[in-house]
Amino acid sequence: MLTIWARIGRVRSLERTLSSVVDLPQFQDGSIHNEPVLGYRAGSRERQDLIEELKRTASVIEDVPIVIAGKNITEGEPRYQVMPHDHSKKIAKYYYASEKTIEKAIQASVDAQTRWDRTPLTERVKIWQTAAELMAGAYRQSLNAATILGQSKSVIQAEIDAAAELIDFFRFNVHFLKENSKYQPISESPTITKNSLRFRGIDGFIAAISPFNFTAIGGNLAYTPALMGNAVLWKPSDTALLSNWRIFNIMREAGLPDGVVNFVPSDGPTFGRVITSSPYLAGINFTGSVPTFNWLWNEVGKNLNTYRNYPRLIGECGGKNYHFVHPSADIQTVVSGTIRSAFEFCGQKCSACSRIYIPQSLYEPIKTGLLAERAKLKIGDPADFSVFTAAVIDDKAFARITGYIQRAKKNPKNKILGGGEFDNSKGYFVQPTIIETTDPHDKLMTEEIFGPVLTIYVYNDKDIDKTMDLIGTSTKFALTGAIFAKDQVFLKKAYENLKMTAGNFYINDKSTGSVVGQQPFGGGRMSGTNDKAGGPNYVMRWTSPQSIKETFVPLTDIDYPYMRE
Ligand SMILES: NC(=O)c1ccc[n+]([C@@H]2O[C@H](COP(=O)([O-])OP(=O)(O)OC[C@H]3O[C@@H](n4cnc5c(N)ncnc54)[C@H](O)[C@@H]3O)[C@@H](O)[C@H]2O)c1
Ligand SMILES: N[C@@H](CCC=O)C(=O)O
Repeated sequence: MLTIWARIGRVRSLERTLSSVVDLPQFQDGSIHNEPVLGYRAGSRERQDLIEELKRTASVIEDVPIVIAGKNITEGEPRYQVMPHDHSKKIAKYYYASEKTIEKAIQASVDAQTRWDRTPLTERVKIWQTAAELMAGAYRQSLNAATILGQSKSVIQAEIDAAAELIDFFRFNVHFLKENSKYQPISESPTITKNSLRFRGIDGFIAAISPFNFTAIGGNLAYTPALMGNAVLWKPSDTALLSNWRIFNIMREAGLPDGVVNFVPSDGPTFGRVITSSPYLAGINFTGSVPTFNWLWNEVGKNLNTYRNYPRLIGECGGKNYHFVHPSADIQTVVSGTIRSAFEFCGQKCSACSRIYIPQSLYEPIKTGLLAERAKLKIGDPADFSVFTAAVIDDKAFARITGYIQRAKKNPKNKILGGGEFDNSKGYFVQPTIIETTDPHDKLMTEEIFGPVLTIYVYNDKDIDKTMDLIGTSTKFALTGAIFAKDQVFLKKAYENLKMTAGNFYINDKSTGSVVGQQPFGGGRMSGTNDKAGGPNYVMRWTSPQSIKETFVPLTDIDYPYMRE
């Protein structure tokens, strides 16, 4: 067999005349842990700090400008973020960027990208590590307070989002970047030829478009592409503005140069139109609803011939998440898990359970349990430590959710078992609502409501297979799902039969509460592109890797050896 050198017509006796220019960082450390979730028990330090920070945040209307290349811009009519549970109270004053200003932000990002991409990875990583320490320490309660008051999250829901998950995203993405960069291609004889792979950003800009419901998601959408060498236009949600602004400022303090991430609050469709019309669009990092993502994808399709890169389209969208109960299930596990999944943060987690299939044989005890637990839930001001959940995010959400409840009240196939009341006089309050339906194809069982509404479909025990089929066929979503059973034969069967119905699948556990690094998150079908935020592959979506082959020995022959034999 010919050696590689004979194959390429180069002989080993030739002298090495050049040395490597490739200088990639060698990361050694490999261990990583999740940020602990603090307990907020009476008398604890964190509880006292949070109370003070809540008072401070509630006492001012914070001015939030547009920021492009480090310069503050305030233009047009001011707008206000209000507290959803007390909508007469304003907490932030902000402005919508005009088309021209969005175009300026695009130019600033494109200019910054080349410089930023040349900043050594080791320096970039230090900024992310510094930011994570600031988030875990000095700014933890400022992030939590903005999330509690601005997005109406209870104390624990803010802590798992704006503190723990956000910090985890920053630490784990650095960890995954280091781990992934340990792979280098094979070099058969490295003194003669060396192969390397380096991570580059993508030239152009990335548009990060974030939802209201998770502060951490905003941070991840904007800053993971930045970590990988990209420049970003971050369009936060109007209803998560203050918490997102606080992340932006922490990153500045941690040392992120101006222009790498530009903070661009704007009208959604205006922003969408301007970014998809720019030839420099290199990617969209979106989390939100299916209609918005579909609109963006269509716009990109229309403009495809005008781009310099194929824009990467990452979209994590909605769900119609299920709990499926087998006759062998543990009743208390089903009840507790379902109440938490369906009603924590008013069912406004993309992973929230909103349909449950219960066998006739377990219906009475499960129904009794659900109604008893529902009746105990305290709904009110999220700054009150005894509150389970607060208000839904805004007037549009209130109208959408209560529309489903009102239609259900008029439909004889549906019966309201608990809740069903709502009141928006002070805040956008919708009581946790449990409905029983006899129609597994009712809108309540197939459409994303994104509110505190749980619908029960009771199946005849003998129809279990037929009922399981409904999970994947009655809706276009496939985000999260959970099965509850002790029967191992059923569990194995469901594990296979339900494979395509959820990107995050739970066995004897609720459908919410994924943790970065433990349950990488994302769904299939119309629930999104399933790029698994919080997993090792996510960072790789934001690099355009370059393969480099360096040859240190001159090529002297044009002919191959066999030609001379
Ligand atoms: N799969 C996931 O990981 C995940 C996580 C969180 C939320 N979600 C989903 O997000 C949705 C709730 O969030 P939301 O109400 O903020 O969603 P949304 O689609 O209304 O808004 C998301 C973002 O898109 C912006 N936007 C709206 N129209 C736009 C347009 N034409 N062009 C560009 N941007 C536009 C909004 O201003 C906002 O910043 C739910 O469907 C939920 O399931 C999914
Ligand atoms: N990661 C969260 C959901 C994020 C979407 O809203 C969960 O698993 O509950």
